[in-house]
Amino acid sequence: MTGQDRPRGFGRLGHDGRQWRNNTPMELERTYNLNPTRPPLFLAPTTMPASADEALSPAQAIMIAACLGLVAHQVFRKYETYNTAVHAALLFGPPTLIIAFVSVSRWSLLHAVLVLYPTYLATLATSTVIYRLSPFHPLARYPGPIGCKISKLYLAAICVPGYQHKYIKALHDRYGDVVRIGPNELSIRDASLIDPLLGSSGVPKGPHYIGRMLSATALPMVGIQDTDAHLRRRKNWQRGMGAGAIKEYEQIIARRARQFVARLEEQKGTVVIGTWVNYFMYDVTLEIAFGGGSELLEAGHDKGNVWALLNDGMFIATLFGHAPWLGVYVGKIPAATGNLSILLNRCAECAATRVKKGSAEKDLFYYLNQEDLPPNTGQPPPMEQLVDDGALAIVAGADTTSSAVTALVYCLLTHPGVYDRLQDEIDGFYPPGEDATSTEHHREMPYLAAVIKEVLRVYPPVPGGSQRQVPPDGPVVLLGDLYLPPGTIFWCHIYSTHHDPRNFTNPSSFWPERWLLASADPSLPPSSPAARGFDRATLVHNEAGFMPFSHGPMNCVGKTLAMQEMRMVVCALLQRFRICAQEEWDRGSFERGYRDYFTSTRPEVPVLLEVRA
Ligand code: HEM
Repeated sequence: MTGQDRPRGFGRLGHDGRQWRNNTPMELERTYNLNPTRPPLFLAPTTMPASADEALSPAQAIMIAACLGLVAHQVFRKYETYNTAVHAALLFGPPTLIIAFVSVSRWSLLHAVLVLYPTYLATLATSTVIYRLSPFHPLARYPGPIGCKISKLYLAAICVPGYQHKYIKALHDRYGDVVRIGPNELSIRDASLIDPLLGSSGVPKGPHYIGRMLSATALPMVGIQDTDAHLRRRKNWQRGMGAGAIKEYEQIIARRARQFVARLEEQKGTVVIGTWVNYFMYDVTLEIAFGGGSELLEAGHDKGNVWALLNDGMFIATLFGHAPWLGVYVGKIPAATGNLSILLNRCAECAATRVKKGSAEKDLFYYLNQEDLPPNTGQPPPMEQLVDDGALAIVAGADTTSSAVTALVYCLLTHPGVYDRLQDEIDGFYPPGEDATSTEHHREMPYLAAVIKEVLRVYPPVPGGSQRQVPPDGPVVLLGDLYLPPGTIFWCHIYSTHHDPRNFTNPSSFWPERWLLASADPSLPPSSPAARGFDRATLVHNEAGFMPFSHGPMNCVGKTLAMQEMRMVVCALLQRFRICAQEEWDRGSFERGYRDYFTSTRPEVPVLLEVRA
């Protein structure tokens, strides 16, 4: 009998895949699951629709599964998507199709599943790893640890204890200015590349916010990858963070700074200063952004666990920032994202409440909601956009500035000479009885400016900076030796650049005088011991390598507000108190506790506050 005239399904390939023989009734019954009492699925061979002619040998089936694995790798490589349905189709579709439509001789369904899925997935994974390590990968020219080249999950695991900033700096010290920190990702530590990469003709934002926000669609401004759309959205922010708007917010900051000082005055014994700075910054930020909604200073504790949520949320967000696709998956299961989901929902609630309430005063929302524009000026922003940007205001505004002020207090306590000099400057402009929250003298206070800059340099509140991605469908970026093929993701790493001796003399030392020396400030005589043996000629001071707020048209839009808040609260604090370190305080705990979860953590700084006469 030939294959053509044999009744369908009445013969099977033999052991060697060539010999035909007739089936016995028992075999037929088993093959077609004719006995209705028998559990159907796992005992039935995979021959449902197929004839004997169409049956594959196990070797053929395995070969096809492997080939499809290779094809899937090419598809994944070419088409980046965060659509879970597409991922599922690519990951499980091909072996399912083989099993559903092609019979495999002598295999039960279970057998086929157990062999073909692993074959397909293992080929896909192996091919991906080999390619990523191969000289054919577009980023093969850049050095980096093998684990980083294989998967971004490697760096995600490294960031768990919070020392990602030090790890990346160590990679730069070892490998050079451009290091491969992910299969498709680079870290760059070269001050001369900051402007070309982040400046006005720079590269669009990267995808890490997709993981942080647990969504590829509901993104705040900071995560919008299309540069035109980003800059359009930023216009509302720019009005809300412009000089006129900040003048309005000044009253809020001043009132809250006075409340901050008054509440500290009521405290007895040891005060964990960072915790109170957190309360201050959160209250200020909510009032500026939404016209109010938080009274942590008044409560004197983390009412509603907002800071616990923020800290946990930033930790989880950092992990997903390294693997945005994972964030999108896990984001579909709120229980799995814990405090990050709760945090995002809380922020959304604040924004929604504010929208319902309408504007009583000109807060940031007034601008974000375009209430400052004449009626009928374009479409009002959709509610989701307001909610996403409201969440951004809270996370971006409170966390960063609070980190910076806490680090500043730590630096003053560990550098008494700096503390004294800053105190003198503040006392000169704000003696007792003067309003220390007035911004009138800020321009005349170079030492205050130098101290704040130096804190932001040594302990940047966003140590990694912001991610960028060369558009996958755009041209290669070529800058001297730097070659960035389409789709390349990169960071201009803030911490490494700030701590690079080619940019700053003694980069790890906290030394505000460097800013005065560099600006030829007459208040610092060249022979001053503060100059630590450096004169202007030998000082290394490259301000192009200073970028705590990032750089270019997509940098921190809240920079001016943040500087204003810091100057006001520092003057108010130092005018009223002499801050002393608590005796048992382990000073090294700050260095150990300064961790990088995208924003830096605020290690505890326990102090005693003496009210000044
Ligand atoms: C010391 C305090 C602060 C530091 C160090 C800081 C740092 C940064 C950095 C590094 C970025 C990323 C920029 C980029 O993608 O290139 C950023 C973005 C941003 N920051 Fe800040 N920030 C601070 C305070 C604030 C404050 C007070 C606000 C006010 C709400 C704010 C609002 C924003 C916003 C809205 C963005 C997104 C900008 C955009 O994508 O166009 N930041 N910030």
